[in-house]
Amino acid sequence: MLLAIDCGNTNTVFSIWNGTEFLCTLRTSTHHARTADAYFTWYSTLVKHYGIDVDITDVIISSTVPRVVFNLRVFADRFFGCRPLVVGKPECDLPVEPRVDEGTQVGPDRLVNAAGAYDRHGGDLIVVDFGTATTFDVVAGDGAYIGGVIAPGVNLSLEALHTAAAALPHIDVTMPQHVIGKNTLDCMQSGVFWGYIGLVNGICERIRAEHDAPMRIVGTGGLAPLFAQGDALFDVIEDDLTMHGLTVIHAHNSKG
Ligand SMILES: Nc1ncnc2c1ncn2[C@@H]1O[C@H](COP(=O)(O)OP(=O)(O)OP(=O)(O)O)[C@@H](O)[C@H]1O
Ligand SMILES: CC(C)(CO)[C@@H](O)C(=O)NCCC(=O)O
Ligand SMILES: [K+]
Repeated sequence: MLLAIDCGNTNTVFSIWNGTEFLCTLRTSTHHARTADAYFTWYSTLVKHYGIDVDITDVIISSTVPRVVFNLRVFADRFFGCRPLVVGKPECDLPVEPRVDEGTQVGPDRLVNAAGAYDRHGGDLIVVDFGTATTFDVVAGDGAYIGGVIAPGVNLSLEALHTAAAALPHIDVTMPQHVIGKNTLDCMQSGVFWGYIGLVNGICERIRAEHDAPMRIVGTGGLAPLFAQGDALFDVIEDDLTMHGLTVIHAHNSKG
């Protein structure tokens, strides 16, 4: 069985793949100081809680935080006796090479999203991922990651308002009933909610104008369903896209 690890700047997600389906998905906050032993204590407690019969033979890691990779490597080695495949390292082959500026370090999560979305939908795609950042990953007709857009994440924008303006509270994003807010909370929610709807629509429209073929849009990340309530932003929403991409890259590297 494969343990797929997606380490973002805010959260780290572990999923166990038995070759057919994900048996479970575990989420923790990302901390570079977490040791291999701490990962295992957390992991084994939850696996036991869910009563899953697991036999991990392989580990694949995508990490947007370089510092956590060391402890995750030790975790894989010590507890599963395996050398993990780390997306973005030379020994990890991608199904299709990215076409970006020489020397550019593309976030591994974006490469993984591109591989997962291409496997499910074929080429000419825009993947919109609402994580710590809101990213747009453009997938060419042949499946290559060919670039995209990095915008501030929704929760980051809300946090920035709260941090910079003394009278603005900390709030969570929801879909407001109206655009014109009658109180501070509604005004902030409107700015962020309708602001991101405009951002996603505007950027996708411009990407489409720059691309040479019709494109479909795949939404992913925790907040994608919320924003889809406000407008028909996506052709499809997939909450497991990054995890699926990790299984695709693992399978590609296991061939032959
Ligand atoms: N209605 C909601 N309001 C606020 N937050 C939400 C809502 N629905 C989901 N979320 C948040 O979305 C997040 C899940 O998003 P996702 O895993 O895509 O990104 P992340 O973990 O925040 O970012 P990264 O992957 O960069 O670490 C969770 O932190 C969850 O709390
Ligand atoms: C943009 C984020 C933070 C999104 O998780 C991550 O993909 C990243 O750190 N990227 C590095 C730069 C790039 O992707 O071009
Ligand atoms: K993510």
